Amino acid sequence: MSAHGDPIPMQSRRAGPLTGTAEVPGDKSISHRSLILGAMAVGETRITGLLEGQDVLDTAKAMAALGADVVRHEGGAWSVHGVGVGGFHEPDQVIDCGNSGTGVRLIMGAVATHDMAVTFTGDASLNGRPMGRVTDPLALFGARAVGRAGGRLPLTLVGAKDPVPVRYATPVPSAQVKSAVLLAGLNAPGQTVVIEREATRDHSERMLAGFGAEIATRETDEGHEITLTGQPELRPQSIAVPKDPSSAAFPVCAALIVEGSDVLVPGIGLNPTRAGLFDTLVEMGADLTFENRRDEGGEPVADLRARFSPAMKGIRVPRERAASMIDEYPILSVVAACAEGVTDMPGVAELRVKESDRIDAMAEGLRACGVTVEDGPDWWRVTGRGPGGVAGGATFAARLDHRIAMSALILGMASEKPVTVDDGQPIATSFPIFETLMGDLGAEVTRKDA
Ligand SMILES: O=C(O)C1=C[C@@H](OP(=O)(O)O)[C@@H](O)[C@H](O)C1
Ligand SMILES: C=C(OP(=O)(O)O)C(=O)O
Repeated sequence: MSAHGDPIPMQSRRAGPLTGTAEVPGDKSISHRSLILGAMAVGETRITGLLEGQDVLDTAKAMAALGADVVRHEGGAWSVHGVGVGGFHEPDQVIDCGNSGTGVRLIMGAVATHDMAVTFTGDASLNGRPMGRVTDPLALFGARAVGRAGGRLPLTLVGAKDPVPVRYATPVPSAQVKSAVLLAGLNAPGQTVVIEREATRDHSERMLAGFGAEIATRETDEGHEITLTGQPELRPQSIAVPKDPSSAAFPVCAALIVEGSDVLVPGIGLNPTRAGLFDTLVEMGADLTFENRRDEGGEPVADLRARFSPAMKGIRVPRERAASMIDEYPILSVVAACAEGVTDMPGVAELRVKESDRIDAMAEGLRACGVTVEDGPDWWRVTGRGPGGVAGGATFAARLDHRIAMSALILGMASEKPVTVDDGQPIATSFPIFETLMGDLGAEVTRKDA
C-alpha cells in the first residue's frame, strides 16, 4: 500500500536520560521470508513475533493475492496456509509493495518461474529504485519483464513457462538479488547456483533449509557459492521471529549519545551477517554489552545493554563490513556526529539506491545541524562534534525513508536545539511503535502540529 495523507512533521529535543527496557518489533527480513516461504509450503506455517510494519503487511497481502490463506489471529500470531512450490495463482490485481524493496524483489523472484503475468507497483520511493538487478537474473530462468525506463516499477513480470535452472554471480552485494534468484530456483528443475563475492544476510539460506529445501553454501575462489535443488516440497514451519537488530539500533544509539542513559534491548537477533553496527560501535568506544547470549529459532540472539558513552571516537569502518550493517549507516552517522574525530565510511555505494539516497539525505540534514560531512559516489565521512556538541535546530527531509526519519529524531535527542523531520509517516514501514517506545524510555518526541 502506498503512503497516503498529508505529511506528519515530527520533532525531538534534549530531555532527561533514556532509561528502561525497549522491546523492539520482529525482524523485517525474517518476517517477509516467513510469509513468502509459508505461502510456498504445503500446509500451515505458524508465525509469532511477525513485524506488523507496513512493508510486511504489504507482503502478507501479496501472498493472499497469489492464493495463500494468510490469517492474523487474536493475540498477534499469524498463520499462512501455503499453496506449495509452483502453486501460485495469477492475481487479478496489481501487487502493490508500497515502500518495500525486499517485498517486491523477493516476490518477483518467487513468481518468475510460474506460467503467469504479475504487475507490480509501489510508492514514489520504490518506483524510483532499480529493478534490473533482479529482472536480469530472472530473465535467465525464462521470465520477461516490461517496466518503465531503467527497469523501474510499475512493471509486469511474465513468468517462465518452462523454467530452467540458473547459475548467477551477483554483480552487487544484495541479499534481495540473491534471495530473488533462490526463490525463482525453487520452481525450476535441477540446481540453481548463486555466487556472491561479499556475504550478505543469509536468512533465505537458513530458512530454506529450515523449510526442508536442499541448499548448501561453500567458499570458492569466486566467493560464497549457494546451491539450491529445485522443486522440493517445502514443509510448513513454526517460526518465532527474533527482534530486529536494525530497529534495535535506534534505542541503542540513542542511549549511547544521550547523557546519563542506560537502556536494555532484549532478544535482539545477532546473526553475524547483520551485526556489523554493534562491532563498529564497540570499536568506537561504546559502552555496549551483550548479555544472555542464546539461540532462538535458529538465529543467535542476546540482550543488548547500552549506556551513555561520552568517550566515543571516530573510526574507519572496514569496507568489508558494509553488507552486515548496510541499513545502519544513517544512524551510525548520527553517533559519529556526537563522537570525537572523523568516522570514515567507505564501500557504501548501495546506500544511494535505498528508499532514498541515504548519503545525500543524511549529509544534507547533518550539515544543516552544523556537522561537517564529505561524500563521494561510494563513501562518506563525518567529522564529530563531540558529546552534546551538535547544534541541531534544523529540519531533515525524510524523502519517504523510515531510517532517515528515525535517525533525525535520535539526533534531536542529543542536540543543543530540537531537530525536526518533515514527515514521520515512513517510520511505520519498519518500526510502527517507535514514537511510543522512545517516549517510554524518556525521550521527547512530538508531532509538530500537535
Ligand atoms: O534481503 C533483505 O531482507 C534486505 C536486504 C538489504 O537490501 P539489499 O539486498 O538491496 O542490500 C537491506 O537493505 C534490506 O533492508 C533488507
Ligand atoms: C533498505 C531497506 O528496506 P527495503 O530495501 O526492503 O525497502 C531498509 O529497511 O532499510
